[in-house]
Amino acid sequence: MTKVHTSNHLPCALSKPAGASPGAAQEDASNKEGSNEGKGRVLTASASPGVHGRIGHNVDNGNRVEPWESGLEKLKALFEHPLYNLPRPPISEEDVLLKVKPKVKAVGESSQMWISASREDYEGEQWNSSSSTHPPWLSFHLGISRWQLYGQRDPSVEAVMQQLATERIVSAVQKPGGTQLKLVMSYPNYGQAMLKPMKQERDDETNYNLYYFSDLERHNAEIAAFHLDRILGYRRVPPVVGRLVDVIKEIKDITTDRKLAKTFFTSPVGNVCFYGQCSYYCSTEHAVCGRPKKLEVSLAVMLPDLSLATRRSWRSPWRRSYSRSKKANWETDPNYCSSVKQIAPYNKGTRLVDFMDMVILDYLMSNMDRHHYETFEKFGNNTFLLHLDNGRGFGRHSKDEPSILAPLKQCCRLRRSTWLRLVLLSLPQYRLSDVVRASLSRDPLHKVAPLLSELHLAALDRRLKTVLETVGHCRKQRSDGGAGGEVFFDDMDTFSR
Ligand SMILES: Nc1ncnc2c1ncn2[C@@H]1O[C@H](COP(=O)(O)OP(=O)(O)OP(=O)(O)O)[C@@H](O)[C@H]1O
Ligand SMILES: [Mn+2]
Repeated sequence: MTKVHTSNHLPCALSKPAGASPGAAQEDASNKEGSNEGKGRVLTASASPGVHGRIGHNVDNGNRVEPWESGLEKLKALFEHPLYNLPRPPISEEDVLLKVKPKVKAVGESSQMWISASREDYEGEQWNSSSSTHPPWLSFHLGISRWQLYGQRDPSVEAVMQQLATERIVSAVQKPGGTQLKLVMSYPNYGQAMLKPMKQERDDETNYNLYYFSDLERHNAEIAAFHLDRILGYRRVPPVVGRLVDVIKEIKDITTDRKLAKTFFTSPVGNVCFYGQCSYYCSTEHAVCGRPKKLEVSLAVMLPDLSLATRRSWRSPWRRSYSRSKKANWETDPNYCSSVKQIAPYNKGTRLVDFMDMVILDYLMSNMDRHHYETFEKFGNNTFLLHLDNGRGFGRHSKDEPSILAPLKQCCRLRRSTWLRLVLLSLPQYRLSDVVRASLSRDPLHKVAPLLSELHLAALDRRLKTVLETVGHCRKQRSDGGAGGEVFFDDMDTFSR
């Protein structure tokens, strides 16, 4: 019994409940699906059911273990896999977005000031020179590099999410720009988050007669996209967390935004609603309502202010027409990709394969709204793509949208490391739906209801299969002598870029 408590066995016992369950058949299945590493541990865990908190408690009571609980072990194994811990190029000063510079003016002070790579600085905000005194959002900003928004094991990610989910909100104002209502929330330590409210029931499928550009954004899509992006090994979505906010205490009472404050009202059934000001869907008919005051929202960590880190917005070459009647060139020209490949920045470096990574993310969640993407200007063309604005994903689970995969089909080009991770996620021991379900179970809103229904999770596995088949066709085509060069972009031999 005491042995089970050693750190070696703890992770297993925490997240491998099937092995501890009374059903032998279930235990077998779990072993088959488990990694080699996990197999030995299952027995140890089963020797002492009930010693490890919640899961043990479930087993003791003979309750069925929730599927998301058993997925946590898979998720852990996935993130420990070498494909999620590829060596990175050494990080030089040019590869870091922001850095700390000792404060020059003050004499005898040990405080430091945040400055960007450019000459601007955070308006006089100061922190102690020790990084342990940095608020989590600042540590997160500091960790942004040329290659990714955060490291696989960066503790500031969990810390900043925890903060956004639990700390007091001191201000809420509307974020100007964009088409739908968004708020910028501020926290006592100067942290900020972008809020998107729940506008429809989580399981409402997007109406078939709606065009992609008319769909309402989904707060759970923003949350799920962050988890999915991290599970795909990209780390290009800013951390997003769910929260139940009190629309009176945490928005209306504290907002300094008069225009926003004016739009609050009580609905006929007594719920508190507001609609704000924006170019679409900001009217009484499209109000966002609490129950009666509690509203589900997504909170995305704000990226560094544009004055510190400018971003460049790129129009997607495979942008949709945003018209009911017009078709875009890529929909009619079979050689569209060859022309894109000749144009900067798609003609060099990793831009084309980074774009394909984004296409796969979008196909999996069925996001048709990726009209633009952004990069940090400091890093020029040689950098990752930010996957912002994922609110139009996860609208339909019963239908897949093949046109989202058009770039991959037309170009037949993909990072080898991405391919290998996708294969991994198609295996039972790392099954995409299982790890996404488990990952989402950690979000605070999971206790209200699962953030993605089982139908959406099943769609992920189905779509992953289609992605793998598409790449399979590409490989076959090329091996049959088709033109176009290698399918895989080799990022495994050297450093993972
Ligand atoms: N986490 C973030 N931190 C800072 N800025 C962000 C963040 N997420 C998004 N933005 C910026 O805010 C803008 C609007 O956000 P978003 O695209 O999600 O809203 P939207 O209403 O869907 O806009 P649009 O209708 O133009 O697509 C984005 O173009 C982006 O530049
Ligand atoms: Mn949008």
